[in-house]
Amino acid sequence: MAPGVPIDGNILGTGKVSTVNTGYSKRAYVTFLAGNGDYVKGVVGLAKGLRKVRSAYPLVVAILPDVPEEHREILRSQGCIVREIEPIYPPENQIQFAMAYYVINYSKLRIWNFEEYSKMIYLDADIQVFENIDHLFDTQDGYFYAVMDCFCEKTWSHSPQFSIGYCQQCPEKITWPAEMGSPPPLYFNAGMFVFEPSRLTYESLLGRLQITPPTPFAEQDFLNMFFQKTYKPIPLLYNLVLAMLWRHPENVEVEKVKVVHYCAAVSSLLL
Ligand SMILES: O=c1ccn([C@@H]2O[C@H](COP(=O)(O)OP(=O)(O)O)[C@@H](O)[C@H]2O)c(=O)[nH]1
Ligand SMILES: OC[C@H]1O[C@H](O[C@@H]2[C@@H](O)[C@H](O)[C@@H](O)[C@H](O)[C@@H]2O)[C@H](O)[C@@H](O)[C@H]1O
Repeated sequence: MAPGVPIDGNILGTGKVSTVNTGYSKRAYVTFLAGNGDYVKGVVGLAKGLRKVRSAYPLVVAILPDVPEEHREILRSQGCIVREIEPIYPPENQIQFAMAYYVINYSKLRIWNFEEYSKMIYLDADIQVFENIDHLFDTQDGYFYAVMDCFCEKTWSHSPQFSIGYCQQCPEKITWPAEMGSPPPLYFNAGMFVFEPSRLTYESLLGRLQITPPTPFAEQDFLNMFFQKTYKPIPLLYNLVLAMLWRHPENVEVEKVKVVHYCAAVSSLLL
């Protein structure tokens, strides 16, 4: 991360550097932080990781009001841009989320309102970046880029996929039975994605949320529904969900992995 890097390097006669916006300042990484627990350590790790791989872009942290001032200070000292957002809750429901705390993850949707940025890369706080991925900012506009998820963890035990042992990571292993209709559309993990903030999209997201019954994977399910038509899968080296190592090792080229997502439920390590 190099805040203040001259945009196009023009040195004016006065010795001042022009900072004509050629896109540099309209791009940023963004993560989400809620509560006063250990996730702040993940965000610090993310900030350090992005600096270590010499990313040219800043890290914005969208924080809920319950993040203590001490944690906000730590993030600022790491060069993060701290932005407080209001929580977003789904409509009243009796749903049982795959993890009870997933209900707060709907607040992630506020990042679509960061319209001072033209392109952002969202990263969960339990993600680490080991190689520079700035080139993803140059992906074609108009699409939603993310890595395909895996349905084999116990967290998916509520799903028809899990019940028949189907996973999009190995569709040839168990073919989707015709009597269950068409196979589920490609489904991404919402811990990392490339998107374009826009007021219009933001308002459309919030409007749609109010009429969409919540589902077990909360905002991840919702985003998959919303972006189904513009979703473009990117290689899993950009978001290696740890479970892939033991669920689909044949799909993992470890030496090529750039981003690791430490979201494994420890129990699944034992299954
Ligand atoms: O108490 C919490 C729960 C979640 N998060 C944020 O929400 C993201 C998604 O939650 P989690 O990583 O637990 O989801 P997973 O990918 O592990 O299912 C985290 O990475 C954090 O960025 C947070 O800040 N505080
Ligand atoms: O609120 C829902 C969350 O859903 C996702 O995590 C899941 C998903 O990856 C499952 O497929 C795994 O089985 C599970 O372990 C893992 O926690 C996102 O990573 C997270 O950012 C957030 O959207």
